[in-house]
Amino acid sequence: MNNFKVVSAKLAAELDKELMGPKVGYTLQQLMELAGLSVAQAVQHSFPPTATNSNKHILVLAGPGNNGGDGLVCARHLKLFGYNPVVYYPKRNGRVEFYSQLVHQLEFVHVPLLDDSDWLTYLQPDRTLCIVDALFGFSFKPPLREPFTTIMAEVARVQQNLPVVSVDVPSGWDVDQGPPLEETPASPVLNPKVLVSLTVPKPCSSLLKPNTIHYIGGRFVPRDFANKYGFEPFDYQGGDQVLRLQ
Ligand SMILES: NC(=O)C1=CN([C@@H]2O[C@H](COP(=O)(O)OP(=O)(O)OC[C@H]3O[C@@H](n4cnc5c(N)ncnc54)[C@H](O)[C@@H]3O)[C@@H](O)[C@H]2O)[C@H](O)CC1
Ligand SMILES: [K+]
Repeated sequence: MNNFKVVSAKLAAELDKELMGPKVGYTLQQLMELAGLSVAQAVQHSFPPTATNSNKHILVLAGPGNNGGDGLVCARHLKLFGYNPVVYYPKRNGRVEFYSQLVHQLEFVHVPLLDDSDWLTYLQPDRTLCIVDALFGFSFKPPLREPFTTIMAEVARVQQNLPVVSVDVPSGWDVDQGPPLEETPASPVLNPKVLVSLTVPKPCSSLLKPNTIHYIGGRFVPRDFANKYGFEPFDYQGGDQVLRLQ
């Protein structure tokens, strides 16, 4: 049993809304930048940048919403940390300008954006160090739709040999209830090696497999705000953007 508090999907969405409301005034870009930086740090802690690790690729899978945005930011930081990330971002958000800016920034730091067939060639442990699962976070609603059913099935197929690092919520899991009850071709089940919860763990994190590494990141709330949402601040050390919980 975990000894930290969790926050339901509904409360997590409310918390996010308040952080970006008129009283607090964070912008989504600010939160996403810190979230993506946290995930990059969690990857760095989990897969230290040895010569072998840094030569391999990190496959970042970015979904259509803000979880995907966290992935785009994470990829940029990983590159600046000396890793070799590649990004597959199949359903780009064309409505919000800063998503195009995040893509431009990836081009600026020379992170390749993969096409629909290219990305499959990275699903090999001798080529790729880990997969960053930034497909869906706390707004995922089943049933899964294409192209994500196929993408998740491919990831589920290789996950025993190629570790998955999930951002905020393992994609495809119900934020409150956990993984789909039954694994079918329409609902592949991801079992990440590493989960990076953002701001506060969601209830599904209590259903992680016992050997999963669990980090908290997204270090942006003070004690009184945390308490208002029913949790205690985490004991981050110094300037660290992540804290290992399990
Ligand atoms: N305060 C924080 O902790 C922060 C968290 N951030 C990250 O934002 C996500 C939540 O982002 P949101 O845009 O609300 O939703 P998602 O990315 O989870 O997904 C929405 C996206 O997905 C599509 N979709 C939903 N269900 C399906 C489905 N069954 N099949 C296919 N597509 C689906 C939907 O249409 C949308 O396009 C949170 O988890 C954090 O990772 C922020 O970075 C800010 C700070
Ligand atoms: K995810």
